[in-house]
This record gives sequence, structure tokens and C-alpha cells, in this order.
Amino acid sequence: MDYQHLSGDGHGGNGGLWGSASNMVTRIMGFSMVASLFQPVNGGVASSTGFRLFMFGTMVEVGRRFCQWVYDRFNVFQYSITAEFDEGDPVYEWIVLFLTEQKIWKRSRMFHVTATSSKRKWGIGKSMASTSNLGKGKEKETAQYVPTFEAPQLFRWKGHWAEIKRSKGQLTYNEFTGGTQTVAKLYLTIYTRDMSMLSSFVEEAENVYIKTSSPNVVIHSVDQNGYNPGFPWMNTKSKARRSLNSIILPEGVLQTILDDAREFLDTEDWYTKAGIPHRRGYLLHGPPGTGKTSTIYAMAGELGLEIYSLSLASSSVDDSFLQRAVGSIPKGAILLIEDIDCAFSSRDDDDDGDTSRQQAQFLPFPLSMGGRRGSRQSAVTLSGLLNVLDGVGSEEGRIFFATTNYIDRLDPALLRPGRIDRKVQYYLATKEQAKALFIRFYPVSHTTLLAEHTTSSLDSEKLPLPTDKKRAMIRALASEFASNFPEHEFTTAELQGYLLSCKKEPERAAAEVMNWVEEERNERKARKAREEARMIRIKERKEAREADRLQVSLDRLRERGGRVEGVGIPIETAGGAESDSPQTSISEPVDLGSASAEGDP
Ligand SMILES: Nc1ncnc2c1ncn2[C@@H]1O[C@H](COP(=O)(O)OP(=O)(O)OP(=O)(O)O)[C@@H](O)[C@H]1O
Repeated sequence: MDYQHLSGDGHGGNGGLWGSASNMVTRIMGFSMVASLFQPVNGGVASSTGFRLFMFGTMVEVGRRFCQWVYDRFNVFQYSITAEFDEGDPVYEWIVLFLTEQKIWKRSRMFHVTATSSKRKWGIGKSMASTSNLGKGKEKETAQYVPTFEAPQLFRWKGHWAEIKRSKGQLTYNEFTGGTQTVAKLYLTIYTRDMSMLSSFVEEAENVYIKTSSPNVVIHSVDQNGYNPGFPWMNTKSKARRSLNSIILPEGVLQTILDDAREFLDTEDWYTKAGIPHRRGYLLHGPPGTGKTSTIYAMAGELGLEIYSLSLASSSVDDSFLQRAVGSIPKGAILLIEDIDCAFSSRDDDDDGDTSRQQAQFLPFPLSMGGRRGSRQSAVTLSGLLNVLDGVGSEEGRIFFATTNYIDRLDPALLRPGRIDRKVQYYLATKEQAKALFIRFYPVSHTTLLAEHTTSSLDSEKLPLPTDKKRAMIRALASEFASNFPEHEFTTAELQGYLLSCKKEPERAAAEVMNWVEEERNERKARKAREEARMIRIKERKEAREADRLQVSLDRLRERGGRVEGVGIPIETAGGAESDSPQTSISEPVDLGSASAEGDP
């Protein structure tokens, strides 16, 4: 090619090549300013090859940055979409489960294998529905196969290539444990320019998750040790759904709460139009073991909602943690705070654990029944809790359940409508409940009555009774059982414990219930006596401490002379007159009167 001709400037030598190149740029693209850089300049530094190279390099870099800028801003050349998912976030679990269902991990060649735990997510063999704790299948893999970090996995999805990679994530400081930890991440890249493919992938993963977990109730709880700064709900387990009729409550109680919750979920539009935050709060209160938590689990199963459960008793749960945890709960979930009274224990309880006052004042049942004793102090304050319940993040169609054994400890501010909309009281078991529980414990199809045995031995051959007759006999036993069961004295959990001890012997359960009641009463008496002895010891220790404190004050005062600190009782001086003078000498022991504790020397 004739460069001299192309350059058209008539200069030869080293300017020829640059000149022709610049002319080409000028002619082809019209960038005269750019081209002028390549014009040969006669003499001086600017004509040196070094300067030209420098200018060329600058142009290349500017061009590269410009292209990058265009690439970043206008998705013209982007043929892939990459998304990042943090461990602990619900979407992370959807993706892992989905990819397990698709058997994607099977193609991986490097695994970290651990024993199956309640957190099980990863699998390579059978589908997750049959292996994970989310599923109900009988075949269980006993280990989980977690692909190693930074090993990308290619797969096809809906006609597109996609890549998944598990990464370690960054190291974060755990302020509660004082250590550091990493939050794993998943990077998903789909090679397409169609952005809707990403949302479609996530939606499909969510649907698989919902379908797989639907026979169960999924319960998320915060990981106390593995505190995650991003998403605190690190523990996920699922429980088999509990049928509503397995919850034995007085007639209509359960149905009323369920109807109320259903109505709430169906009327989001109404709340929006009325300008009322779309949230509903329920407080279930009553003695421990009367079915409060079981009610919530059964309702969650019935409504198809996941539970996010936390206890305020944990020392790692403070106001800011609570705010973060509640703020990250997805819409349409149940927030469950158990033992909500913990948030107020610091105000109501004495530091020394003097529970006798509380017992007299609040408890609707004896501590010997197994109630929570004394204070489990919470780092959450009342205002922190109220902020969380009223906060912006809590307006998203969320149902809030709180449980407590001590409703009287709750601040009225917490109980006002809008925070707690319905209160449901649970009682110690009634005769009706005892009868219903008995019948549930001995279903006709799974029970062998003594009358069905040819001999008195339980191992003997069976002579099955007609179903109707058997049902009538079980009902008769249930009535006998209930008539001997004292009302409002035992919890349903205690009753359940007794029936479990005669799992296959309904006749024995009915016949021996009075003995069991007697034993329990004696056991309670003994526990109560132990509890009272403990209280007396605590009281004595407290008084001794108080006396010591006063004695120390007194000794100090004796050294200096003057008034008894904090008590304001004058010390008799040699002259018998009250005096603050440091020269005053103490002639008589001080009478601390009522301020003195018993046993004060
Ligand atoms: N009303 C009930 N109907 C059926 N089962 C019950 C009932 N009450 C208690 N149980 C059984 O007793 C056990 C404890 O019940 P649950 O945890 O629901 O009680 P709770 O009132 O929430 O107690 P706590 O206040 O200590 O949390 C469960 O196994 C549950 O099956």
C-alpha cells in the first residue's frame, strides 16, 4: 500500500507512517483532533517517537475507559447477568434447594462432606424432597455434599448456559462471640441479555422451595453463636405440620384465632385503603405447657406461613439486633417472640433474684409447676421492642405472635391495639380437655384393648372387637379418666406426659390416673418446700450482704467520726450532742433501728 499517497502531506521520513495513519483516521472517522496527534511536527520534542508513543498510549487508555463506561452504562454488549446470594438469606436456600433438585451439584468434582444436620441443604443423589429435612420422604441421605468454594459449575437452564459458584465471602467480626466468621455466597451467572431470566430463575427456585416444604412448617431462628451481620436468621429447621385437631383447647378458641388470621391475610387492600398498617398481633398467655407454641405451629402449617422465632432471653439479642432481625423477615411470615416478658424483667425483678415477691404478685400458677423462675434478663428494652413492632419494616402483612407465662409483667404500652390486637388466655387442663386428649391418644385403629386379648397377656393373640364397640369402650374409658382427673390443676403437657407412660394401655391410664395425681401432688409439695427453702436462703444472703454493707459504712464512719452514710442517724458524741465534727469521738454503739438488717452485729 502506498502510505505516502495516503498521507497526502508530502513529508517523508519517520513522519510518513504516522502521517498516513492519522490521515486514515481523519478520512475514515473524521476525528481531526485525534488525527492531529499523528501529524508530523517539524523539530522540537513533540516530534520525538517517545512523545508519539506516550500520546498513543494515552489514547488507547482513554478509549478503553470510554468503552468500559459504555459497557457498564448501556447493557449493549453484556451477554450475561450475574446475581449474588448471601448465606442465611431465604433466597440462598431457595437456590441451593432448586439446584439440588436439578441435580446440578452432582457434576461437581470436589465436595466438603458433612453429616446431615437440621440445616441440611446440599445433596447430590436423590431429590431434596425425599432427602432433606424440608421433605417428608423416608429415604434419607446421612451426609450432605457441599461443593468446595470457588469451583464453578456450568449447567443449562431453559436453553441458556448458566454458571453457579460458591464463594467464601468476606470475613466479618462477630461482636458477640468476639471472633470472626465468613458468610458464604453463591454467584449465579446466566448467559443471556434477557433480565427477566434472573427473576424467572429465582421464582422457579421459590416455587420448588414452597412445594418441597409445604408438608412441613419451616421455622427460622437466629443463630446465637454464628451471628450474621447481614441476615440473622441462620438456623432453619422444619417440623411436620401439626393438624389443628391435635391441639386440644376449649371449644372454639383455635377456630377463632385462625379465622381472625385468615381474615387479616385476605384484607390487605382494606388496610391499605384505610391507611392502617397491615399487621396483626396476638398474645398467647398462660401457664407453661398449655399449648401456646403448639397453637402457633399448627396455625402456621394451616396458613402456609413460615415462622421466624426468637427469644428475648438471649444475651446476644439487643435492640439493634432485634431491629435488624425483624427488618429482614419477608412479607407474609409469622414473627414469634417467645417469653416476651423477658424484655421487662430487668425493670421488674430484683437483681438478687428475689422471686417470692413476684410469685405472690403475678403468678397464676405455682413455680413448682415448672414455670420460668426469676429473671432471665434481656438486653432488649421496652422502647426498642416497641420501635420494632411499630417500625416501617413491620408493616408488611406480617403476623406477630408473642407468648408469655406472665401477662401482668407486660407494659400496657405493649398491649395496646395495633401492637397486640388479640389476647388469648390458656388455662390448666379441664376435664373436657383431659377426655379429648385421652381419645386422641388411643385411636381406635391403633389401640388394642384388654378385651381383645384371649388371655391377660398383652402378647397373646388378638380377637378384634367391632369398631363401633371398641370406639364406645374407649370413650367410656376416656370419661372415667376425665372424671378422676382434677380440673385446673395440671397442664396439658403434664397430662400428655402421663398418657405417654401408658401409651398402649388405656385401661391402666384410666385406672391409675388418681395415683398419678397423688404422686404429682406430693412431688409438687416437695418441690415447693425446696423452692421456699431456696427463697429463705436467698433472703438471708441478701440481708447478710445488706448488714455487711452497713457495717462497712459504720466502720468507715467510726474511723472518721460523723453520720452514718446514707442512713442519716447521728452518732452520739462524748458530749451527747449530734455533731459532724471530725474530732468527735464515738462513745456508744450506733442504733441502726429499722435501717439495720436482721443479724446485724
Ligand atoms: N392444649 C394442648 N393440646 C395438645 N397438646 C398440648 C397442649 N398443651 C400442651 N401440649 C403438648 O405439650 C407440649 C408443650 O406444649 P407447648 O410448648 O405448646 O406449651 P406452651 O404453652 O407453649 O409452653 P411454654 O409456655 O413453656 O412455651 C407439646 O408437646 C404439646 O404437644
